[in-house]
Amino acid sequence: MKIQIDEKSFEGRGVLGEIEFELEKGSPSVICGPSGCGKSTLLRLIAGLDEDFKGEISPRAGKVGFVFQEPQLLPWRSVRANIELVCNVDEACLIDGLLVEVGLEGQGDVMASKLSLGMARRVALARALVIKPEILILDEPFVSLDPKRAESLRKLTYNLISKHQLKALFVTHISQEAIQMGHQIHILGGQPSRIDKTIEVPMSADQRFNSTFVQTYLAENEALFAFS
Ligand SMILES: Nc1ncnc2c1ncn2[C@@H]1O[C@H](COP(=O)(O)OP(=O)(O)OP(=O)(O)O)[C@@H](O)[C@H]1O
Repeated sequence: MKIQIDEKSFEGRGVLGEIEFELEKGSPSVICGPSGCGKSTLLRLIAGLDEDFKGEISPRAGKVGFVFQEPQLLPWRSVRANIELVCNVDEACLIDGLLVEVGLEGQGDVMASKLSLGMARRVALARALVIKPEILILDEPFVSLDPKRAESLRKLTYNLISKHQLKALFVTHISQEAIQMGHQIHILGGQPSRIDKTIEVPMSADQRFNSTFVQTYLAENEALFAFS
């Protein structure tokens, strides 16, 4: 998928300038940048939720799996019923297998109100995957989790993106998270925002989730990650 934004404005105020990059299967991209620089706006354009911009995104995203900052589950419904809300009968057959994949085997009948935040995030991930999305978009999906749970969910998500060869776009403002999740990291800056720089992260999956390796890489490349 080729993303080429020339301009996105709100009420005459330019939020995004020229932004160009490609999304490829199994090679997740990360968008980083300061608060208010237009990250969520960019995601909405790519997801096809906002078509009021100059530029071109091709091919347009068909099915989009979205994982938001909050899991956004209906507390009075079970895990399974929350996932069924977004899928058709054929896709519903995938739910049990997906629950296994996200580490919630046999938890389909648990009420969403009884889930820990970490479990709720896993359900949100399964809900995004059940439709077999052409693109998976994750907007700071692990905020407010403790470091251990966030790490475990990053690893799970990274492995699922690889396994299902998904096109994935991940937003974060945490440099360690960007390094772990992204094969390419696009750092936004300026007004209106443009891609200041793109960092390629040539690490294996094992290296990404080896904290010593990541900390050493971060220390050696501190200047590149000056956005955080
Ligand atoms: N619907 C809208 N109408 C007018 N202005 C908007 C609208 N949506 C976003 N903006 C403005 O566009 C700019 C970018 O917002 P956006 O939410 O995309 O930034 P962000 O980088 O995702 O921020 P954060 O990191 O804080 O979530 C902000 O100045 C915001 O006020």
